[in-house]
Amino acid sequence: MSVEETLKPLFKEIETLKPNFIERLKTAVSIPSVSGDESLRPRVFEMADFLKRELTKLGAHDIQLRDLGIQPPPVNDPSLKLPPIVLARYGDDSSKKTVLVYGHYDVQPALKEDGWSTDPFTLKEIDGKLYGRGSTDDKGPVMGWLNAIEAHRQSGVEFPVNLVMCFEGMEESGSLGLEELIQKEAKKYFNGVDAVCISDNYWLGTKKPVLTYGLRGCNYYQIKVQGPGADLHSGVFGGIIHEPMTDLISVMGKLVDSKGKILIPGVSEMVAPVTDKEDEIYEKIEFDVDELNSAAGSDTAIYQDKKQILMHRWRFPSLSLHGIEGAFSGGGAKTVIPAKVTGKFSIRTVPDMDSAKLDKLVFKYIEEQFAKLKSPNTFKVELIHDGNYWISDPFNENFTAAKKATKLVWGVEPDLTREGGSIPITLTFQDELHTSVLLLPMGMGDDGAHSINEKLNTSNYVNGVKTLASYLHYYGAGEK
Ligand SMILES: C[C@H](N)C(=O)N[C@@H](Cc1c[nH]cn1)C(=O)O
Ligand SMILES: [Zn+2]
Ligand SMILES: [Zn+2]
Repeated sequence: MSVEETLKPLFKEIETLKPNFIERLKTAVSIPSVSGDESLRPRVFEMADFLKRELTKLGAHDIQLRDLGIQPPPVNDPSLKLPPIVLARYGDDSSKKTVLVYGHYDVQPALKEDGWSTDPFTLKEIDGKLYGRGSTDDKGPVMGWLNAIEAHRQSGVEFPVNLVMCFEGMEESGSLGLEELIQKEAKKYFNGVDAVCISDNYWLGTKKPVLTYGLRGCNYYQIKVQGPGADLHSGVFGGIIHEPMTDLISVMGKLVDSKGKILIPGVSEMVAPVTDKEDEIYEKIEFDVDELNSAAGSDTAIYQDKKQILMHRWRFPSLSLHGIEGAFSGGGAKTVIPAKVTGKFSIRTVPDMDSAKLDKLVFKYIEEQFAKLKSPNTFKVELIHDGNYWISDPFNENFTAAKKATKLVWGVEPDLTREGGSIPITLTFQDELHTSVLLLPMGMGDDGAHSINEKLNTSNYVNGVKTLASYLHYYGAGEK
């Protein structure tokens, strides 16, 4: 029987199971597994337990919650435990290929008062869109793999490969501990893996599905400035002491200009030169500035043409200022001088930037800028976490299977894209398991990952399950 014939009853079952799939995602979203908020760490553990329960019900075997010990500094609570890596298998047939799927069960922070229209941790379906933190990043896709298993069990369609699942709870916070686990398990739990598939990014726009063969890396830093022993009255102390916030803002203001140019000397010099051949890549892609503006919810793009936008998202670094811990940020007009402030920023890295060299350049530059202020306040700059960029060859069996799956479900050939975001562990899977890694996204470019009102279209969720399942069938049907 052809793969397409085999998939017919499976697709029918996926449609039937749609309410179950939404219910599964609803429960997942209801657990605020925010890895970056230390006070919510127990909820990240709760999410791992939920996955274990679901996997057990679905007949997965060798389910393990791997303890990663204590989170290394910088951290506020020195005894903070890292959430476990959830490992599981489905199927154990030596005549079949083995596919490892990776996803993350932690999410970005979300507060209703950030501007959400609905409660971020209550999945709400409105006009064919499933709103909730993690719906697209990355609980929807992680549930997608579980849903694919359920659909096979209910329809009686034979599962086409041995599935190895690896779900982590620290992706949004640098994937701490996962690299070591992969190195340790490459020849053990992950032995025999033929290909890796990650569903944790998004289509470029809203019309055309994509397969992704590159990611930027991310080095995340903090600058701490401390002065007075406590927050002070600005009427009593303003103008007569060195204010930590003034120092911090002065230094942060020298990192990047308003056109996105990184001002740290030596950074641009590490970037791989643009080649003539690259032009073809950008020309073929379907995307324009309107899609960028509508995804951003504003008309504030720096570049107006497709090539410049894509190059600056995919192959040039960027520096973003994220926030200041300890600063006054409420409503009203509090007249305070904050005593201790911590500025956060990150640099998205690209080929051929060297992460350790970048750290040195960043530290040196910031130290120089702070020294120029001649401030008696104490200051410290440190790396919170980093993750490598990744680029691969999209012309192999793994990508071919995903191309066929996408064509079958969506009726169109996917574009081949790179991603501006980061999935820190991707390169480690490729290098340690000596396999092809494929990024097969479920959500759209306007899903609002990391933003308010994050959503996943219901049709992307359901068709996403079909795409993931079809990919496994096409890949499994190839020669072993
Ligand atoms: C693309 C992926 N879904 C994602 O959102 N990754 C995060 C990873 C990260 C890196 N540092 C902090 N989080 C991202 O790109 O921001
Ligand atoms: Zn994310
Ligand atoms: Zn993600």
